[in-house]
Amino acid sequence: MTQTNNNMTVNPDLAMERAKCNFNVLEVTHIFDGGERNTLQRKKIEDVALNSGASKDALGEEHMSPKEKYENAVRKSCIYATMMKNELAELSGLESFGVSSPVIRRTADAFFKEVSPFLLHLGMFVPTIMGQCTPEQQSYWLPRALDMQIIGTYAQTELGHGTFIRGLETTATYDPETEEFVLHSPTLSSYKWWAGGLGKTVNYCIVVAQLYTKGECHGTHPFIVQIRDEDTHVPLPGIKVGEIGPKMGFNTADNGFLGFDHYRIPREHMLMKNAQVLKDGTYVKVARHGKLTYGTMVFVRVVLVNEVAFNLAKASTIAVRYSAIRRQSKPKPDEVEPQILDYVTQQHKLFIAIATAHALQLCSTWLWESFSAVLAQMKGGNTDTLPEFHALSSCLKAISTSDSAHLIEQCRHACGGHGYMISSGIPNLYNFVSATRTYEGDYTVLLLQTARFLVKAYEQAEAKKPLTPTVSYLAHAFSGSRATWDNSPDGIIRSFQALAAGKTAVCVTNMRKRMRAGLSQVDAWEMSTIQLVAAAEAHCRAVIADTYRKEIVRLTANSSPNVKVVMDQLTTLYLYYWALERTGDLLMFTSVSQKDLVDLQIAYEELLLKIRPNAVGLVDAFDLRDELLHSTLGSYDGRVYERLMEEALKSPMNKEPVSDAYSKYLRPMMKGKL
Ligand SMILES: CCCCCCCCCCCCCCCCCCCCCC(=O)SCCNC(=O)CCNC(=O)[C@H](O)C(C)(C)COP(=O)(O)OP(=O)(O)OC[C@H]1O[C@@H](n2cnc3c(N)ncnc32)[C@H](O)[C@@H]1OP(=O)(O)O
Ligand SMILES: Cc1cc2nc3c(=O)[nH]c(=O)nc-3n(C[C@H](O)[C@H](O)[C@H](O)COP(=O)(O)OP(=O)(O)OC[C@H]3O[C@@H](n4cnc5c(N)ncnc54)[C@H](O)[C@@H]3O)c2cc1C
Repeated sequence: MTQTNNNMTVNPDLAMERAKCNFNVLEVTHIFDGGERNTLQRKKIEDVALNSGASKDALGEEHMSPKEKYENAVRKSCIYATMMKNELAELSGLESFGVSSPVIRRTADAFFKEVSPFLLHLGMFVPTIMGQCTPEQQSYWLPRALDMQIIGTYAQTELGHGTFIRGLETTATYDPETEEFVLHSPTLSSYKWWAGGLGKTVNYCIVVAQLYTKGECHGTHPFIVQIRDEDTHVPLPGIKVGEIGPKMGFNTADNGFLGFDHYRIPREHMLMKNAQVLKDGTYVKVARHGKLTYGTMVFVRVVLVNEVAFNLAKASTIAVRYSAIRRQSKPKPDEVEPQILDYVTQQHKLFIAIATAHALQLCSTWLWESFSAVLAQMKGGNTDTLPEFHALSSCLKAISTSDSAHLIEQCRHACGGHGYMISSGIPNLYNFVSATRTYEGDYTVLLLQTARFLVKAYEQAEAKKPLTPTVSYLAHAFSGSRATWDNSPDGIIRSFQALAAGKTAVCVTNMRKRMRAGLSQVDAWEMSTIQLVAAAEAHCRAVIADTYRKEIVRLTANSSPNVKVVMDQLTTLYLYYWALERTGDLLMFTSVSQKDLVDLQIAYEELLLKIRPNAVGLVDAFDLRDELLHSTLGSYDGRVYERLMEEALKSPMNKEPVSDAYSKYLRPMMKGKL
C-alpha cells in the first residue's frame, strides 16, 4: 500500500521510517548547511535553477554517443552559465558569479550526471587569474573570464609528468627582441595532457612552463595563452590540440592534449604577481615564498574536501533510502522479510558514510576559514602560516577523497545488484570521486608532503621549540609512557593524537638508524615512506576527529535535545569506528587492553541500533533534491522498482522487438550458415 506525502506517492516503508524519526530533520539540515540562512538561500537558488526543468534530458546521458553527450553537456553548461550570470548571482549575493558559492556549484550537479566542460574554467582558470595576476592583469582578464567572453582551463600536467611539477618540460623562452615568450613542446612527453575542457571547449588556458630568460632557467611559471580563434574557434597556428579519449568518468569534460611549436605570446601574458620578466629579460622574484605559484592547487585541494563531502552525502542518501525499501531473506521464519537496513552489517556499511559526510562537511568549512585567514595574512606579506596550511590541506585532500571514494563504493555494495546500474546514480558518483584521489595531487604524494611537515614539527618538539596549532599534540610525544586509553570522545581523540605522534616518532627513529647505518638522508627517507604515509594519515584522522567533535559541540549548543543526541551519536560512531579500525595501532601506542577493545566493539554495535530508527531522517536531512541524486534507488518517494522498470524501458535496445544482430549473426550461426 502506498501513502501520500507532500502530494507525492511514497513507499510505505519509507513513510514508516519518516514517522519513526525522533528528531527535527530541518534542524540537522541547518547544521549541515552551516545555518538556517544558508538553507533558505540554497532552497531559493535550487528553486530558480531547477524548477524550470532545464536540467532534465529527454534521453538519459547514458544512452547518448560520446559526441552527443559532450554536446549536450555544453548545451546545459551554457544554460546554467547564463543562469549563474543573471538570476543565481543575484540570489547568492555575489557581485559576479564564480567560485565563491558552493551552493551554485552543488546545484550544477542537477544538470550533469558526469561533469560540466566548464568545470576547469570556474574551478581553476578564474581562480588562477585571481591568485596569480598583477592588479593590472586582473583588471584585463577577470571581467572577460567572469563574463565568459573567453573560456579557459588549467594545463599543467604533461604526458610525462603530473606529480613532479619541477620536471615539466614545456619551455617558455623570453625573446627581448620582440618582447615575447616562445612556448615550445620539445618532446612527446612534454605535451600537456588531461586539462578539462581543453579538447574542444576552451579558447584560452593557463599553461605552466619552464621559464628561460637570458639563457637561465627559473623554474615553472604560469602563462595565459590563447589557443583558439575567438571567433571561429579554430586552433591557432603553432598549436596542436585535441581530446584524449574515453576515461573511467569525466566523459563530458573533454580533457585534452596540447603541444606548442615555437608559439609566441606577448610578455604581458606571463602571470606576474609572484615573479616578473622585465622588457630587457631581467627576472625579478616578487613573492616571499617560493611555492606561491602552486596557489591554485592549494585552493582546489581546499574546495575538494567540500566537494567529496557532498558526493558522499548523495551516495549515503541513495543507499539508506534503498535499504529501507528493500526486503531480503527470512532470518525469522514466522516474520516477514526484514528491511535490509535492519541487518547490523548493513548499518555498519552505511552509518559511517553518513557520519563521514558530516565530518568532512564540517572540516571543509573549518578548512575554508583557515584558508581565508592564511590568505589575509599573506596579503600583509606574512607567509609564516603557509607551511602548516599546505601540510593540512594536503592531508585533508588525500584522506577525504580516499575515504569518500571507499565509502561510495561501500554504498554500492550495500545496494546489491541494483547499485551496479548506472541509473542508481552510484557508479557516476564513484567514477567522479575516485578521480579526486588522484588529481590535484596524488594521495601518497600529498601525504608525504604532510609527513615532511610532521617530521620537522617532531624535531621542533624534541628541541622544546614552540609548535603550530595542528601539531601541538606532539609536545606530549616525549613523556616516555604510553598514552592512557579512555573511551570518552575526548579520550579517543587524544589516543588518535598519540598514534600520530607514536608513528612519527617511529619514522624519525628508523630514519636516524638507517642514516647511522650509512644510508643518505634521501634514501633513509625513501625507505621510511610507507610508515611516513601512515603517520600522516594518523595525523589527519586526529585532525578530522578533533574538528568534527568540536564543531558539532559548538553547532548544537542551542539545538533541541533530540538533535543534540543524534548528532552526538554520529560523532561517537565516527570515533568508535576509527578506533576499531586501528586496534593494532592503539595496542602499540596507548594503554588500551584487549577487554577495552571488546567493550568498545559492543558499544559500537549498540550505537548502530540506537541510530537505526533515525537513519532515513538523517539522510533526509541532507535535503538533496531528486534532480541532484539522479537515482532510481534513492529518490525521496522510494518508488524504486517502478523507476528501475521505467528506466529499463527507455533503453534504445528495447526500441525494436528483434535486434538486427539476430538476422546478421545469431540466425546464420544457429542455422549453421555463418
Ligand atoms: C556552467 C556550469 C558550471 C558548473 C560548475 C560550477 C563550478 C564552480 C567551480 C568551483 C568548484 C571547483 C571544484 C573543483 C574541481 C576542479 C577539478 C580539478 C581537476 C583536476 C585539476 C588538476 O589536477 S591540475 C594539476 C594538479 N597537479 C598537482 O596537484 C601536482 C602535485 N604536485 C605538487 O603539488 C608538487 O609537485 C609537490 C608534490 C607539492 C612537490 O613540489 P616541489 O617538488 O616543488 O616541492 P618539494 O617536495 O621539493 O618541497 C619543497 C618545499 O616546498 C613546500 N611546498 C610544496 N608545495 C607547497 C605549497 N603548495 N605551498 C606551500 N609549500 C609547499 C614543501 O612542503 C617543502 O617544504 P620544506 O622544504 O619546508 O619541507
Ligand atoms: C580526471 C582527471 C582530471 C585531470 N584534470 C587535470 C587538469 O585539468 N589539469 C592538469 O594540469 N592536470 C589534470 N589532471 C592530472 C592530475 O593532476 C595528475 O594525474 C595527478 O596530479 C597525478 O599525477 P600523475 O598522473 O603524474 O601520477 P604519477 O605521479 O605518475 O603517479 C603514479 C604513481 O606513482 C606514485 N608516485 C609518484 N611520485 C611519487 C613519489 N615522489 N613518491 C611516492 N610515490 C610516487 C603515485 O603515488 C602513484 O601511485 C587530471 C587527472 C585526472 C585523472
